[in-house]
Amino acid sequence: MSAVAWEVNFDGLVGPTHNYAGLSHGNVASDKNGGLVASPKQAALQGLKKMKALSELGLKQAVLPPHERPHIPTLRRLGISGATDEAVLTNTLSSAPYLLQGIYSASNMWVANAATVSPYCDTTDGKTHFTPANLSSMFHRSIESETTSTVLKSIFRGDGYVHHDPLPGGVHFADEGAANHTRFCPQYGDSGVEFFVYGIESFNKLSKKPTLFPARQTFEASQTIARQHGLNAKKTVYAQQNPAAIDAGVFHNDVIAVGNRNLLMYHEEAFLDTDRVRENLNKAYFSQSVPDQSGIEFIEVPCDAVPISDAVNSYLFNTQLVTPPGFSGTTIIAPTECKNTKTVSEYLQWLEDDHPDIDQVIYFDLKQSMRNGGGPACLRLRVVMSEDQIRDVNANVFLNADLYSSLCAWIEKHYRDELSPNDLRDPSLITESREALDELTQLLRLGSIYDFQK
Ligand SMILES: NCCC[C@H](NC(=O)CCC(=O)O)C(=O)O
Repeated sequence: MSAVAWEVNFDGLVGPTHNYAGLSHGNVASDKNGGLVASPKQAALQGLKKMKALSELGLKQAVLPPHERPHIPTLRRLGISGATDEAVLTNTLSSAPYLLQGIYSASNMWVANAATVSPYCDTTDGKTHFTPANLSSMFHRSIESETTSTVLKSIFRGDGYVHHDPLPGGVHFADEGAANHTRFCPQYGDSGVEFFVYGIESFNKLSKKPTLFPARQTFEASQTIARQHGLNAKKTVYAQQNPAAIDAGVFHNDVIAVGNRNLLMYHEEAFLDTDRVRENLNKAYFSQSVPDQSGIEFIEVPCDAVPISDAVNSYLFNTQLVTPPGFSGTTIIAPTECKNTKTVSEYLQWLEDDHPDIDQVIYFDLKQSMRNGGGPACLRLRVVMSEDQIRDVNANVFLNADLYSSLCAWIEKHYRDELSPNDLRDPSLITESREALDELTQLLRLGSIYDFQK
């Protein structure tokens, strides 16, 4: 029997340098919106509002801090020197201006890419395992893993947790974290099936691959994580993304499929071999010795109802599926873009009205994040935790009314209303952003997690 456990949503707080730089080739929104003027303040407040609403639904909601940006240590590591950090930035502008946007990116807000987490109920040693994603496919994201590691270690302390290093091995082990990982279980504290979706097998020359855009997750990375987390092979399932979907803008599996407990909602074109995926998942699910006979519920969204382009533009599958206390079924947390896309809003209406598993759909304005290809699910990292584990967290990261108002005041005080690509040339952003983050580490009781604090 499982003890009571919660699925805690840790959401990334949007950092003070949120901007649109068009950095992610193959991410349709990022490609399209590069160069727009962003509002870091709106972005952070929009994210926080979603967190507040979820915590008011009775769910456990926590927050992860943004990373230090601009990241001057990366520039120094790349051989750019200067007597002061401002001078390093000026020297970058003259010698390697192409680095600027990457070291300013607030992309660490999308914590679904921060790490893969296997909770204690799935692992042979009974501990919760974390592997921070190496994010090696994109320069601006590859610089996240070190800070992610530090942050996770500062929050999840003690014997119950194992923190692995980000995977070595470069592109062959390219890993984008929980965005390509889902777990299925009757109750959160039960042993679950862990489902890994990859874009390519990098050691197999015959592996099918997309032709236009990069496949960001490799099978070899997923398999290594399963191995080092000590997962039961019978309850571990792998599936390859449909390469055509990647070419249609599905750069992570969480753009085309989403799961919660024993439910998987996915698009007809998500996987290379859908029948096998369903069969393997059910086989793994039934290999559990838990008294739940209902199996995995599949909601397959057909192309006829929602063309893949509408799914990609609206982020229908980047919704969060949650089960608030007091509800038996699933609540869908969707971005407003879903409401504004006819096929998708009709489909969601049908789910809400007629599907026995879906209780309600709640919409949120997350436009600032969505314009860079990050929906509700991209903004959260799910960690199943026992009540004892939750109680033992020392950091002040669980959202309640007090923390919400402190964070709102902190954002109002430190964040700019607007940030344009050209503003990144302004070295005063270094100090501005460090002052904000320094105050945040005190507010969240995280200790010194940033390079500038060491
Ligand atoms: N899970 C959602 C991730 C979105 C993220 N976008 C970005 O990095 C865009 C940044 C920019 O273009 O400014 C990505 O593609 O990895």
